[in-house]
Amino acid sequence: MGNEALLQLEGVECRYADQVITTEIHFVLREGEIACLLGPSGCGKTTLLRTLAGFAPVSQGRIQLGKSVIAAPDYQCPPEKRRIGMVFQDYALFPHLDVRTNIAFGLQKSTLNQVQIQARVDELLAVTGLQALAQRYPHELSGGQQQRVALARALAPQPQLILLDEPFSNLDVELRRHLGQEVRSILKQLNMSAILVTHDQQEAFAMADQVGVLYQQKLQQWDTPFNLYHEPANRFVATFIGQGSFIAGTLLSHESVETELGVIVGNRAYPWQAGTCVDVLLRPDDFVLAPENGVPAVIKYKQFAGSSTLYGLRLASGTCLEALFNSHAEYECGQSIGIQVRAEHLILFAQEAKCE
Ligand SMILES: Nc1ncnc2c1ncn2[C@@H]1O[C@H](COP(=O)(O)OP(=O)(O)OP(=O)(O)O)[C@@H](O)[C@H]1O
Repeated sequence: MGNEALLQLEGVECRYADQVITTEIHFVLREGEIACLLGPSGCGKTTLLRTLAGFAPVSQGRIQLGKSVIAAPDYQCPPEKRRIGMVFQDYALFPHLDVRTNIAFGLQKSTLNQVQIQARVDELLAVTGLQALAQRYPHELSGGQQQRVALARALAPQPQLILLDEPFSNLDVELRRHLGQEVRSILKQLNMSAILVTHDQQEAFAMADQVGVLYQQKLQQWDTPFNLYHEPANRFVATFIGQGSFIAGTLLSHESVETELGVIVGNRAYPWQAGTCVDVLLRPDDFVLAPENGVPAVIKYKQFAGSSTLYGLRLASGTCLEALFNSHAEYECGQSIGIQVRAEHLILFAQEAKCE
């Protein structure tokens, strides 16, 4: 993967009339990287994507693609000159054109001659596995096949960047997973940089090298899926990404904290003094069963999930937690089990109030 910065956003703000939709957006996408924009409905993911594509203006800051500034308050490079390809949720294929002609569409105004255009289309049919379907019309294709045609069409003019706006949301869960992996592998094979908007966290985790979490107009964190999960920048990211529960604790040292589940020692140091009241984020996979010497917890509910089962637990103090255990062991609601914390990543947030 190249290390050169391809796309840089510096303090970007997007507005519709007087309403600020996103503000102070900074991030860098490197060549060959795939990023996902994730966030609650209405947080501005699509608006940001449309701004990158050139369909909406920048009211502050600037966007740089390669060495050129493509958008700033006083300048907007037209969408067709940006070398950015777009793939939409509804595929947006031309119904009266077959697959081959759909893919070739964006090449008609290029400097390529007909032989070169057909060679480029052949290359894309091969890379997307669509050779056998080249003569079909969109209505003769499944949703997944149509989305691959849309991707091939966006890739045909050799853009520098591909934007995908919820590309799999019309597909069923199984196909989404499968196509997500397939699209990732096509993009990686071509060393193509891409930004994808999705609602689906699992999809973002599976597809992206970097994930940007948007909330309350701002980019809360731009990081790898691993870091978002294990090193969330703030409480919002901690609760939005993955599952987890907070329990109260008191710092014993920069990297250990005393809680009702015992002393938890992590792998990073926090700057606060011993005695500081903190909230400890515990993921469901941070717990282990400890029948002999664990802290007693009563099972309030359970959700079977195939290889594992998620248990809703209540401690004697009333604290509620969620823990994930291998589904080979089966426990019933109302039963008391012993648990311990086994977490390498200690995620703490300072409490505002002093604890007793
Ligand atoms: N053309 C428009 N004119 C005015 N406001 C708009 C326009 N398009 C979107 N908005 C508003 O901008 C905000 C962000 O919308 P946007 O579609 O970017 O969010 P999103 O994060 O993509 O949402 P979702 O996940 O539901 O698709 C919303 O409050 C929306 O109502």
